[in-house]
Amino acid sequence: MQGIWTTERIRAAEDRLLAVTPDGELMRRAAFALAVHAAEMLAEHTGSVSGRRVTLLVGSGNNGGDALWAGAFLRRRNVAVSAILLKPERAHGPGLAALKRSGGKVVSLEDGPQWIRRADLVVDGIVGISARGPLRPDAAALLEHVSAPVLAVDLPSGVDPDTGAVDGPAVVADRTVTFGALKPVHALAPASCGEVSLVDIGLRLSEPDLQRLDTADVAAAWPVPGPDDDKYSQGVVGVAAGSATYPGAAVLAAGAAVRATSGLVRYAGHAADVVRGQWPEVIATGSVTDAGRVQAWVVGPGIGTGHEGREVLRFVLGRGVPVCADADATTIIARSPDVLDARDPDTPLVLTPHAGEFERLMGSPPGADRVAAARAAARKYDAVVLLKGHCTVVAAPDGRALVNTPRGSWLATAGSGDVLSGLVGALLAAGLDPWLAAGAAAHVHSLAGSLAADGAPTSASGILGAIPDALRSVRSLTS
Ligand SMILES: NC(=O)C1=CN([C@@H]2O[C@H](COP(=O)(O)OP(=O)(O)OC[C@H]3O[C@@H](n4cnc5c(N)ncnc54)[C@H](O)[C@@H]3O)[C@@H](O)[C@H]2O)[C@@H](O)CC1
Ligand SMILES: Nc1ncnc2c1ncn2[C@@H]1O[C@H](COP(=O)(O)OP(=O)(O)O)[C@@H](O)[C@H]1O
Ligand SMILES: [K+]
Repeated sequence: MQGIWTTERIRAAEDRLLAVTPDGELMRRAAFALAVHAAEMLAEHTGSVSGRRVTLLVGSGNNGGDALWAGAFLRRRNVAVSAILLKPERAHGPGLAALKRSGGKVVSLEDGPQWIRRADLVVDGIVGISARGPLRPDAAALLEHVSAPVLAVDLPSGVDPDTGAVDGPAVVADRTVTFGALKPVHALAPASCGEVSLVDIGLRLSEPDLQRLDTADVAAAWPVPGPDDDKYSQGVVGVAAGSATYPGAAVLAAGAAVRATSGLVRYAGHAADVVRGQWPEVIATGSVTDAGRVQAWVVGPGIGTGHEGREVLRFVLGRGVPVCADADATTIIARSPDVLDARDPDTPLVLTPHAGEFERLMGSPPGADRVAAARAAARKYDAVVLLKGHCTVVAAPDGRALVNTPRGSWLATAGSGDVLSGLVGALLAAGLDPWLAAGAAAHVHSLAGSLAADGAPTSASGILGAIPDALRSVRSLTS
């Protein structure tokens, strides 16, 4: 697991470390690493370092100090460094002195645009973890002249460090070099951060506020049959999805469950013939009441929100097995919360709303702080809540939260959510902790999406087809 900490926790840890570290030492550690990355980017983009031009955008705090010190280090490699000070009177004193000593040039705000336009690399040291709100107009105006690659110091300025929300002008970086620990922005705003590199400056932190599964976690969690396994021991998942008019959701959710594990998949609903035709290995019946025993249910995609859908949901909630309630099932729960009375409170429930379904469940949209929103919904429904979107947030009622950072946005295609619910259901049936099941499913879903797309639009069927490749890729680390 990768740990992610809020800026409040990071600041407290920095204060503890600063108290036992010689003056300026932490900033020099940070700035040296920054200079190494800057040189690497120059070499990548221009083929050389010496003689290239770097322009620093320098704000009034330590973030600007990092940039100024990094500029001084770059001067040692004969880089032409210019610094635009947004608040000259409040620029970091020792950093500014170091840059000047090294032969770096300080340019006025008025002359800034021409230096930015001529730069081979722009370093964003406008604001770091003390940022509040979007960029101020003077900084925003400078950004309009940037065409060179951008290296963000700690985080892209203008993006909220604790939520990743962008609410106005903000830096879009090609690379972000961060210090001490990952902050929420790095997991929640991948398009603003670019590639993120974490530099160890000696910070010590306890339990993280937010987590991200890495490939090894997913590989370790994903069920793999052993010599003593059979189709039942791998987990039997029931899929209550689709309708005669809309059988697609059933085919996609059942298919994802088939591909996820080597357990058994049962289907119950009006699309039984179509599902059987597509997936002969699925045992399909017309109704949940005669579906047979399962270890988990996926319910909702395409079942409609009327009386019949409500009864199907009530039935599966009363079986005493984990349930993944997706799509129409979340809408039914929002409109008729009494269906949850059928649930044994000790059996796990996973809700998988997109922003619209979330609003129905909670009465207001997720807002800027999607982690807090998912946590609130998890508490309210005593369920694991998987909040869909570009980044998927998974929160448990006990407060655990993880985020899945996607590679691109190809998952935003019709039916993609049905595939995800099939994956979640298969993992629940295999007995995984529901929070981990949802997180691991989101991870493999987004990996399958990027493998299927490979740079061009894909479809839910394409994502489904790429699940085996995604699992092979995840498992290749461990086998
Ligand atoms: N404290 C430490 O030990 C270390 C801190 N480091 C750096 O220090 C940074 C934090 O520095 P500071 O706490 O001095 O603060 P920042 O540099 O993040 O912000 C400084 C000032 O910027 C202004 N500001 C806030 N929001 C703004 C906005 N939206 N637009 C424009 N200006 C805005 C405010 O006046 C704020 O006080 C980290 O992000 C990191 O880059 C690193 O040098 C590593 C060590
Ligand atoms: N911009 C995006 N970038 C990455 N993933 C996205 C984006 N938009 C949606 N997704 C993902 O695509 C899936 C869409 O699911 P859902 O909204 O239920 O669609 P559908 O009902 O068509 O299946 C979710 O897993 C969601 O997290
Ligand atoms: K910054």
